[in-house]
Amino acid sequence: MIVTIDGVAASGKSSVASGVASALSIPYVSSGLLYRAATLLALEAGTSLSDAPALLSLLGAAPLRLEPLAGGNRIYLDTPDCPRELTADAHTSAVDAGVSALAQLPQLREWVNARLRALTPPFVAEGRDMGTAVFPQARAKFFLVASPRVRALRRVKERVGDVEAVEQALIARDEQDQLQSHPAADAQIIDTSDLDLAGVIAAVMAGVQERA
Ligand SMILES: Nc1ncnc2c1ncn2[C@@H]1O[C@H](COP(=O)(O)OP(=O)(O)OP(=O)(O)O)[C@@H](O)[C@H]1O
Ligand SMILES: Nc1ccn([C@H]2C[C@H](O)[C@@H](COP(=O)(O)O)O2)c(=O)n1
Repeated sequence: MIVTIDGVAASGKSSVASGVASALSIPYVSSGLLYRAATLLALEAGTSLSDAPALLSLLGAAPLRLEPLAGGNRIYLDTPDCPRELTADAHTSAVDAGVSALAQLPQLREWVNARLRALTPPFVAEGRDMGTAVFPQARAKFFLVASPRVRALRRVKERVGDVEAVEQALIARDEQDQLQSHPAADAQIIDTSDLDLAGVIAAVMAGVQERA
């Protein structure tokens, strides 16, 4: 079984996917974390975020390991002499600002998608295009939305920042990501603006049960 949870930036995908995965006792996979880790390594190496051959060469030499833990995905760079967890560094405003450029490259999307399709079900997969491009065969598909202001207010609770600036950054990222961020025809769209996290998880679980 594969459940997909897609949605716009900071709509609650990771938190909801984690809750649903825990309720189903299966792992969840954050596709965004792979894009973020690739962006982080590129920024640190000074590699252009629009140079696909250089990026693939960089990633080909990087022993990345994604741990799809139900409580929260973690990603590691298993360099023999200096293993390192990248998860926190992959969730900074610098990576936020650059990741959409990298994610627009078809070769990088295929690099991510190949890693995702190599996983063995059951799992919950969250991102932008899990229910459309990556796992169109998924049994249950969901697409989360929320107003930019609500998303910004939630984001500044976890990362200090100015709500106005965060809201504008989210709107900009939505526009940059829109090519791959649209609900599958058979996805249930959930507006989380007026729902707490438990309420969204319950709505997804109800949808999963309906499709069981
Ligand atoms: N329905 C909700 N009510 C209140 N807070 C929420 C809700 N959903 C998520 N949050 C909180 O909003 C913040 C962003 O959620 P989360 O990181 O899961 O979003 P995301 O879509 O995965 O973000 P990104 O696109 O940046 O990966 C987190 O602090 C999370 O706990
Ligand atoms: N399936 C995906 C997942 C993510 N992206 C891009 C778009 C986002 O700006 C960025 C980070 O994702 P997030 O951690 O915010 O969910 O990666 C994508 O294009 N496709």
